[in-house]
Amino acid sequence: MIDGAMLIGAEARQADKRFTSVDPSTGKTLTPDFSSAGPDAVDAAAALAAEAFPTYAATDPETRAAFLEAITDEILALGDELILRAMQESGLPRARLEGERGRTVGQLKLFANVVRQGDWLDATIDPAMPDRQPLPRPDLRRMNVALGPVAVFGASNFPLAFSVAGGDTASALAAGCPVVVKGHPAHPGTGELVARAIAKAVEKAGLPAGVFSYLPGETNELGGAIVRDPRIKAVGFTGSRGGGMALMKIAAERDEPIPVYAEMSAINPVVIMPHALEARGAALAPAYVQSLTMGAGQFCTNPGLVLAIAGPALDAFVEAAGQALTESAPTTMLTPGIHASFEKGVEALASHAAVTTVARGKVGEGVNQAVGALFRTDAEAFLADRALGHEVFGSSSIVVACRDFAELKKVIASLEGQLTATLQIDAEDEADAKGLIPVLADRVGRILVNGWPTGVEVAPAMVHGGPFPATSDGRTTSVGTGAIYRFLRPVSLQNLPASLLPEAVSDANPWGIARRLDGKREASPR
Ligand SMILES: NC(=O)C1=CN([C@@H]2O[C@H](COP(=O)(O)OP(=O)(O)OC[C@H]3O[C@@H](n4cnc5c(N)ncnc54)[C@H](OP(=O)(O)O)[C@@H]3O)[C@@H](O)[C@H]2O)C=CC1
Ligand SMILES: O=C(O)CCC(=O)C(=O)O
Repeated sequence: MIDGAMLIGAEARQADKRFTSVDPSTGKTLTPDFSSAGPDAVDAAAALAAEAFPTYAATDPETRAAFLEAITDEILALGDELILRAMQESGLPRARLEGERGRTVGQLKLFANVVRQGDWLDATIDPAMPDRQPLPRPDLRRMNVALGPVAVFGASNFPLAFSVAGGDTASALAAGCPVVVKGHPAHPGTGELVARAIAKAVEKAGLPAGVFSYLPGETNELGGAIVRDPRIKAVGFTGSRGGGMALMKIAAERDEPIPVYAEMSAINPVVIMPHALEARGAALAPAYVQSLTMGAGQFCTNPGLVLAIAGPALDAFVEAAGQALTESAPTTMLTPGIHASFEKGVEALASHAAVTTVARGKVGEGVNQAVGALFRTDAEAFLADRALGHEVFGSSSIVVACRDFAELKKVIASLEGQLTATLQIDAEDEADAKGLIPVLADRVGRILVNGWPTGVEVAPAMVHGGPFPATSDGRTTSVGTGAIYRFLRPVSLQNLPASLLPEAVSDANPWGIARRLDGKREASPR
């Protein structure tokens, strides 16, 4: 049921102030209208989260894992109502949203297994050495503990997998942190359905209601108030650079500053190495255009920049890519605002004196349609104007022709931090590519070879992060099991008697987790 409520723990409340959502494919307002959460709601949700924190953080792995799995059951029980509402609110097609629901549920299940397995606790025991000379060593035991209530900002471009029950929520809950979600105003009905599913799972698991709250709204004030609240101890965010930076500033200016894990903008360079370009440049073009235009290009992993050495092979690639893009269909974008900023970004490139428009996609009839755009410039112009390297969120990409390999390296070194870098290589390119790996690793969170950057695998070895401004903190990831560490901190326990030791580091090891004993990894009891 969608009735426009916010959820303060288990309680569904209506706010007087309301907002509506729009079907981006028609521009028409959808029903019902939604609560726009105000300061009272923020206060109540944060108070409940703080109250729930000690109990929730102390849950044993099995209880917490079963809770994460219960959320998946409740999301799946929403059935087609969830998919239909998400289609209406986002303009995304059914297959994409069904896939996203699968990813959402898969992520929660993956974190349930992570919680059970226990490596995230990083339990480490350095037994006492009473006879050590010249000084005895104390008994030291270290483990990770949850940070406290976490604010999660749902992303517009993944209404399921990066939103109310998305990766940030799953990893924070797995870490033992209650979550207060700031719902994205682009998909409030979808958000409410998922929020109600999580609240049901909280109740069924017998957990304190404050483990999860959902605050929908369409004002910067709401997001700011959540981050300012002293009971919130960390923030997960996916969205614009402006939004992420604003929240980082608020978090840094609190009496108690807190970490903000913001995933913001990227243009994801693709380097086509000379032999690959020569041998199969034209053949690469359709796959590149597919990655560029998929989902109207509304991925932070979108390939927005192609680098290669100028010459006939690059010309052939650009021509083939232009041809493929010309045939690409217009696609509905997520919101009128995102569409407007896409058009503005494309217009700025199209009117730039040093940039050539190679091709545009097919023009559509409806509203908020993304028409793909492919541009070309040279390295000198790209290096001279940093604006050419700014993200245009949507299916827009620029090919930069470099004089030689040295200039190509210079362009890479000039780039801001990125989520990904892609290398297209043939065997003969490997020697040169090897020299590029450290240069790229300095700039990006993930390097991939002979693939395309869109489509992030949710796996233990995944890094969906990267140096600023790709993210606010390049030491971590927002996708994959590593995401849990954003919401943990280590605590060392010195000379505690057995009766005071938490299970994770007690001699009996009742949770059966793998630990490090006296500097050595213990065999996993599982
Ligand atoms: N890196 C990525 O993956 C993504 C990047 N984007 C980029 O963001 C642009 C806009 O998309 P959108 O999804 O609306 O992203 P925004 O960053 O504008 O908004 C995301 C969330 O952050 C909140 N927010 C934004 N600015 C502030 C602020 N100053 N203070 C407090 N809260 C804030 C919004 O709340 P409210 O609206 O209520 O103020 C919303 O809930 C796109 O055109 C694209 O450039 C978008 C999606 C993903
Ligand atoms: O490509 C993906 O699967 C994820 C991309 C992403 O994180 C984003 O667009 O926000």
